[in-house]
Amino acid sequence: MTTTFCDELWTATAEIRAAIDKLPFVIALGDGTLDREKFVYYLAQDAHYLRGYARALASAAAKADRPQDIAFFAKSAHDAVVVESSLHESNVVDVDAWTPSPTGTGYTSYLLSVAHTQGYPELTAAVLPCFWIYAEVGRALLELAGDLTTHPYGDWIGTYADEEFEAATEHARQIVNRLADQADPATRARMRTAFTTASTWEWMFWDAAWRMESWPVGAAPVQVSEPAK
Ligand SMILES: Cc1ncc(C[n+]2csc(CCO)c2C)c(N)n1
Repeated sequence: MTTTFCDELWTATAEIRAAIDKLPFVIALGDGTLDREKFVYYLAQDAHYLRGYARALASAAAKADRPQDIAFFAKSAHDAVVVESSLHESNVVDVDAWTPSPTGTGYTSYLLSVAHTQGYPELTAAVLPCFWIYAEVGRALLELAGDLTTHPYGDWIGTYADEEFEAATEHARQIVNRLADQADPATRARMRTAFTTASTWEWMFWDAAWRMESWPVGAAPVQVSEPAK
């Protein structure tokens, strides 16, 4: 079997992915011992993140070189916003009452900087860990969780261990593999950097939720997900 570019990316991020599996937030989410307060913080931060992520996906749709990729990224942008607003409507958390965290702001700012300053191949590599790492974490959590109907965070775990979600992840990988095959070595190197950097932000995002990270007193929060009026 030939090794694909995505196989190479997966191997290159083995260490950071193993570290994600060992994070206290991820373990406590899986075994159901996570404090509600930390979960609510995470949901609110994730809703803000999803707005920025949806903008990055919409930018990938704008840069795409094939109609089917335009549709894939535009649909993914749509789905990210639908998940965001379902969190809103479920009333579990008042998203707008929360300030986007330093780490959430950093992650979305990074994705939007790739969108703004790099090409379509690099941007697809930057948005891929969000799909792929969540599909993997979702699978691991499902094993840890047991019966989802009685698990305190069963609904959330069910969302990401979903088959449709797995199919979207496979689609995103195929796009990245095709673009890497067509790319020159310098572009492939930037794709690798984008993928490993975004994977590291995924680690940082869970870690920030465990710490309920906030801005230093007096610092002005930066709201990247809300453009200037
Ligand atoms: C920090 C963070 N990273 C990844 C996801 C997962 N995720 C969000 S949108 C989407 C697919 C497109 O709709 C996926 C897989 C998340 N929720 N939060």
